[in-house]
Amino acid sequence: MSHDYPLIRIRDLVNRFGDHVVHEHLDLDLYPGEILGVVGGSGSGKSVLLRSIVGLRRPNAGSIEVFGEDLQQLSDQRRSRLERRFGVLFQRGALFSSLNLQENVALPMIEHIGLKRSEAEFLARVKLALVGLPVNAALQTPAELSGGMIKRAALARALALDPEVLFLDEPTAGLDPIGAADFDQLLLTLRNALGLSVFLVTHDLDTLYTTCDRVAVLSQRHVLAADRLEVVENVDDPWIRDYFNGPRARAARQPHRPLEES
Ligand SMILES: Nc1ncnc2c1ncn2[C@@H]1O[C@H](COP(=O)(O)OP(=O)(O)OP(=O)(O)O)[C@@H](O)[C@H]1O
Repeated sequence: MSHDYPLIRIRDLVNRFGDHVVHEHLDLDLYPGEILGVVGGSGSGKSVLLRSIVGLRRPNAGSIEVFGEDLQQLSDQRRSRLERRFGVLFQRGALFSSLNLQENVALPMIEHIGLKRSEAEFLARVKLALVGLPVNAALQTPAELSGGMIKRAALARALALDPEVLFLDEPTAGLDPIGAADFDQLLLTLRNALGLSVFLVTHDLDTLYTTCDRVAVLSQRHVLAADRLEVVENVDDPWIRDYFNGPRARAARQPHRPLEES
């Protein structure tokens, strides 16, 4: 995997808010077909990093190369074409509460590729089935659904434009352990079936051990380590030691190996 050219290549990234430097000398790659877990303490800049890559925040310095092109050098039009190859699932506020699920998922297809409403809603129902929602969920609104179903619907919307790279910001936050485990399995299935590459911000150790090919640790304003879990676990750093060798990590490590084939 690491022999391929990265789909996303970040070099010397700087993000700051006033005097508060969030990222400095940050380098990171996302390779085709991998699920990259991004972890770090609260406030270490995981969401700011995600937002910088998907074009919601302009970094203060450094380069973000996406599909071989430097985002900072592109015209707005060219950049938004590239960004259409991304699917993003945000932690909060992913769906419009006044629209039913098929309308929610159809919306990006109508807005971005100009599909007719009937075509878009047909494809939306296909996406909703893809993420494992029952047929009758298409006509329900988010308020009528469980947390796990809402996450799946939000994932269907992130998949609306057939993205090549999926960005997930804490997708299992707020789910019970069974719902979270189901979501992890869905993510693996979709990655394998659709050939997606996934940038996954998570605090969930079970998700990390079940789904991720590599893990990047954000600490001290940069990526401290980015490698396979068994390598990162053994990096000599206080945060990494606490995170990967605490009781929760030990519990998460046990039941999941071996991983599903990729
Ligand atoms: N729009 C903003 N204005 C000012 N400061 C911001 C802004 N967005 C983020 N920050 C700051 O940047 C830092 C990194 O925030 P970020 O949300 O990326 O952290 P995180 O690693 O995702 O944290 P968590 O795990 O708690 O979600 C925090 O100190 C935050 O307060």
